[in-house]
Amino acid sequence: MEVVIVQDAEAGGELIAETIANLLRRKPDALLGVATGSTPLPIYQALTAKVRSGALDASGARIAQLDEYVGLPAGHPESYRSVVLREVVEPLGLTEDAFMGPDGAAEDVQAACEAYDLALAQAGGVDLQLLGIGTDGHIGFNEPCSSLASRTRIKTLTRQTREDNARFFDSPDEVPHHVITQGIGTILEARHLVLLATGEGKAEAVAQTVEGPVAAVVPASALQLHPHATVVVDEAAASKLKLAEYFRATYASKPDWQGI
Ligand SMILES: O=P(O)(O)OC[C@H]1O[C@](O)(CO)[C@@H](O)[C@@H]1O
Repeated sequence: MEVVIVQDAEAGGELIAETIANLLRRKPDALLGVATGSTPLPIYQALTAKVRSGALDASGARIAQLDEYVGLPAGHPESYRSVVLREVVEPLGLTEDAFMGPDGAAEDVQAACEAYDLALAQAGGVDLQLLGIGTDGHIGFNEPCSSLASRTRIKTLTRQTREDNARFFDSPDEVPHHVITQGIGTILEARHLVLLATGEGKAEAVAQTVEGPVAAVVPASALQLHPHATVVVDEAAASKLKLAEYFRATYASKPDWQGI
C-alpha cells in the first residue's frame, strides 16, 4: 500500500485527476469506478478542468458506479446514479451510454446485484476504482463487519452513516436505510484502488485502515490485501498516522515520479 500525504483536498484532487489522466492517455477506454459523497468532488473538478482546457481527451472513458441507495424514486437528485451523472459523466462530456451502475429500483434486488457484478466483469473489469472512506471505515457502503470476500449485494446502513449523509437530504428521515454496494471482494478486483480521505473526521478511520490489522470491522483495511492500492490523505486526515514522517519521506524520495 502506498500512502501519499498532500497539503489539502484540492492537492489530493489534482494528484488523483492527473493519475486518471495518465491512465486515459495509456488506455482511452479505461473503466473508471467512481465514488460519491463530498470527498471525491475535487477529483472530478480537476479532471473536468483538464478536459475543458484540452489537456485531456476523456471521450472514450467508461464510468462505473460503486454503490446506490435502495428505494429512492427514479431521478431523485441524491440517488447516486443522479450524482454520478451530474458530477462526473456530464462534466466530462460523456453520455449515459458510457455509464453503468446497479439498479436501485429493481424488484429483485439480489438479481440486480448479481447482474451488476457480471456486467463489470464483462466490461473487462475496473481499471481504477476511486474510494472515499466513511467515518466508520466503510468503503462503498460496506459497513463494519462486511465480509472481506463480499460481492455486490444489499446492505443496511448504520445509524452513523445515515447521520453522516443526512446533509444531502431535506430531512434525516429521508436517508434510505438500505443500499446496494459493490462488495469488498468486488472492489478488490479493480486493477488499481485509489482512496482519498480529507479532514480530521477521517483521521481515526485512516489510521486503522493503514496501520491497523486487516479486519472486517474496518472494511477499508481490506486495501492492505490489494497489490496496487494508493491512499491519498490530506494533513488533517493523516494526523493520527504514526508513520506519517516515513510516508512523507518515501514519497519525496521518488525522483522520477510519474503519478500514483
Ligand atoms: O466523502 P464523504 O461524503 O465523507 O463520504 C464517505 C464515503 O461514504 C459514501 O458516501 C458511501 O458510499 C461514499 O460515497 C464516500 O466515499
